[in-house]
Amino acid sequence: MTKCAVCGCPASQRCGKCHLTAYCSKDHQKQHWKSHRTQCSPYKMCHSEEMGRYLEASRDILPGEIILKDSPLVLGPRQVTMPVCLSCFTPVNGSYSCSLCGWPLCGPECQTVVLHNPECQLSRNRPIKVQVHKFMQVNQMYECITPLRCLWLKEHDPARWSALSQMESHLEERVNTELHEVNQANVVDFLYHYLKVTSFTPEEIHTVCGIIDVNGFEIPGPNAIGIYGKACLLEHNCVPNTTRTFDSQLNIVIRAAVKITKGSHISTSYTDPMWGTANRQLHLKTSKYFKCTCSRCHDPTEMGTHLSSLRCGQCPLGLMLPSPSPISPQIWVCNSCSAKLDQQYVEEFLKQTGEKLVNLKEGSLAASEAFLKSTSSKLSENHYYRSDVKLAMAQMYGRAGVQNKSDLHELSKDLLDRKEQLCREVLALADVFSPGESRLRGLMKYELQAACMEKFRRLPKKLKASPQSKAILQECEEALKDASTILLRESPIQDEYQLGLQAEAELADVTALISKFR
Ligand SMILES: C[S@@+](CC[C@H](N)C(=O)[O-])C[C@H]1O[C@@H](n2cnc3c(N)ncnc32)[C@H](O)[C@@H]1O
Repeated sequence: MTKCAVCGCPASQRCGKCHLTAYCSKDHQKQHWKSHRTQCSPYKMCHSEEMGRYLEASRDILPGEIILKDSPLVLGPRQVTMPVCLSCFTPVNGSYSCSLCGWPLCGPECQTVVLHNPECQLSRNRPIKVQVHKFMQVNQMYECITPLRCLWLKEHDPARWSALSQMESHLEERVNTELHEVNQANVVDFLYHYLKVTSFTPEEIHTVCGIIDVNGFEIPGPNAIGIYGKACLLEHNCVPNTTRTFDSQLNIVIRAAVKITKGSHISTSYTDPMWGTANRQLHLKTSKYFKCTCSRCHDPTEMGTHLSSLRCGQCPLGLMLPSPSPISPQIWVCNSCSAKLDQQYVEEFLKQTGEKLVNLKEGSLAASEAFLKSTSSKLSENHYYRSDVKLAMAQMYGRAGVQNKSDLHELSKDLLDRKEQLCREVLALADVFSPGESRLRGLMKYELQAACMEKFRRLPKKLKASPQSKAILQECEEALKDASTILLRESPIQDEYQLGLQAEAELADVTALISKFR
């Protein structure tokens, strides 16, 4: 039971800033503010020449602690999307359209949602209503919606417009790029000529397009994009120290993934931490317009994991590493025999291997095992292509109800061992790149304990009471604690949340089994 920080009575309200300290009444919250304010917000905003604004811990922050919870300044469909309802973001087929503007929605109740107001009102300059024809494919008409919702704030919500206008757009770097041309055609020209919206200058429109790309967070589940006034201040790090989730109102929740000591920068990852250095650098350069110089990016071994290394073809144990630096490699050199490979050759080889990966039959464990076998003499054990496949396989082995896959109980001993090994390998990487209470670790912990629990069930009765059995159960209990804590932070509409509920239920069973040893 949550207790009031002042009187200890049951508390139903929390401080709106830190969302941690609870109160039984507004009066007690007010009374407590004087002492609470120094503890409340765990971060402060700072500024640097190189990065602009960023957040720094103003006190030590514990793993799992909420650093900030932020409601969206703007919510909209992703730039590249199939037609979706402009209120709830579910895919639409054209069976219902807004009676005022013509944009497809999923039903009359979505027509009354205020989120839809900006494009609804701004589309009414047209002599006829908006007509959408292509439904089962990406539709470029939707690229204008989120920019329109940003521009709408200029007249209708000056405070939000001001917050948005302070955000980084990198407009100068975007001019003369292909992206700028696409935005000119699909957003600027579309607004002017199709929607007849002429109240914003091309520069204003391009600026909000930049702001969306640089600051927007993709929200899984509803497939939307959100722009958040505080969360956008988080800097990038290739080993982030926070995790992010979205609640059912699509507020963003940023938590500490690990302990963050006072004075440390608070970071998130703008890329997938399981990508190799070249891919992370490319993404950051082309969509966020900066070169990451974190210690991981400078380390040719990627913190000892060799996530991007290739195997040397000239000697049995050597690994080829980028030189002179992973950020701008020119040549790859073996760390054992000094053999060399051209950067161009490496790029072409990785491109071809990447194509093989894309063409892997989705969900085919046999094809995935064959991919791992065929790349074992060319790529390092942990190479990001291989780790990507291992991650998928760790979740596929023993997943019931999916075509051609057996239930955990039906897996042979070898395949059960294989699942466990894959989970441990991926977890070891996640420990380095997504440390602490990250979603990836939560998912892998769940899969690992599932394999270990199945091994426990298969033990002969006489061994079930042995110290080894207890150790297996204790590892499963720890893994289920981690998995349920991490995954239950996801939004209830996410599959991860359902897995979290399952982990929580299974945790009770494992704890009961362990108690029999005492
Ligand atoms: C989402 S914004 C972060 C807030 C931004 N610094 C501001 O002042 O509004 C992303 C931009 O911040 C800068 N940035 C973020 N992380 C960085 C990093 N690790 N190194 C250099 N620049 C970074 C880049 O300019 C990037 O495009």
